[in-house]
Amino acid sequence: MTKRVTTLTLAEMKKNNEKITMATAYDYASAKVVEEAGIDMILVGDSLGMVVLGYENTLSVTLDDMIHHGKAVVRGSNRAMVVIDMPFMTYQVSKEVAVRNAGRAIQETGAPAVKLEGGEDMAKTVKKIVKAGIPVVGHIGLTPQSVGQMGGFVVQGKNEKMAEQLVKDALKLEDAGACSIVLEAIPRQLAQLITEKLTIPTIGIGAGVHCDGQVLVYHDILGLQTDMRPKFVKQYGTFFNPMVNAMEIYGKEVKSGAFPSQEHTFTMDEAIIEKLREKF
Ligand SMILES: Nc1nc(=O)c2c([nH]1)NC[C@@H]1CN(c3ccc(C(=O)N[C@@H](CCC(=O)O)C(=O)O)cc3)CN21
Ligand SMILES: CC(C)C(=O)C(=O)O
Ligand SMILES: [Mg+2]
Repeated sequence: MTKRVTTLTLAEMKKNNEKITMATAYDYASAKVVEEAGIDMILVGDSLGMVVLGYENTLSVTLDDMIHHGKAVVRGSNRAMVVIDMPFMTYQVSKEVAVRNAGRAIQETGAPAVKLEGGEDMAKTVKKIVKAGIPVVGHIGLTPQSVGQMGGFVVQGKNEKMAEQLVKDALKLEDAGACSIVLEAIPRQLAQLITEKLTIPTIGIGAGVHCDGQVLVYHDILGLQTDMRPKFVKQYGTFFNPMVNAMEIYGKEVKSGAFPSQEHTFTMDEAIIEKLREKF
């Protein structure tokens, strides 16, 4: 039994300049892959809605969806710290509702931590959830649940005003007790500044090499089917085509009768089957 990664491990890793690895997973099988690879943290991302459920954005994902998939990921993980994304409209309405829903997410999945999108505006909510005993990961920069306001999935924080706000957002989240912050799609220089100013670890996705850790979507790492391929994605495998090929050969073998051959079947005493033939 290896020791679980915890919020303390993350703080330790930042102190020791050891990079934190994180990948998303959405079910038992994908969690096993991430876990076997020794990745430190597994994010049950609400990107689930897009890469697994086929929605156009993440807004349709419900807390019940996250809990259903989160439970499967927890069953498939062992050492990695599992973080559950709070979906759209489960934490924005009030701090009370946010605490209640964060509580459901960890109580019903067995994961230790939640992640939610927003900076300064969400700091008080983060504080309340942390006060209830639940570790919270922040998420600023490109926040996909605000896709309507951002006018698409576009890089954030390029001008002085927006960049300054993002630094403030990060500091407010740290003050509120967040254990880590995801920085998504912001200039690498800004991510470096934020990472230097914070004592808690930053985890980047499209935010450059100076973050304390990195996160990518499971399907992007492996080269599985997705409708989006953000600029920041590096594919470490190209598994979609080989999967289609295997499926195609299976289909052809069934059509031709080449599958199943005897080795993939069961047999019985011929005398019994003869008796049955006579009877019917
Ligand atoms: N497969 C996948 N990977 C992700 O990282 C991801 C998702 N899906 N879905 C949820 C969010 C959405 N994300 C995205 C999606 C697209 C871009 C993207 O394509 N950005 C463009 C710029 C777009 C523009 O300028 O209009 C880019 O060049 O990176 C970025 C982040 C990140 N998340
Ligand atoms: C891309 C990461 C940070 C995320 O929030 C998700 O997968 O939902
Ligand atoms: Mg998300």
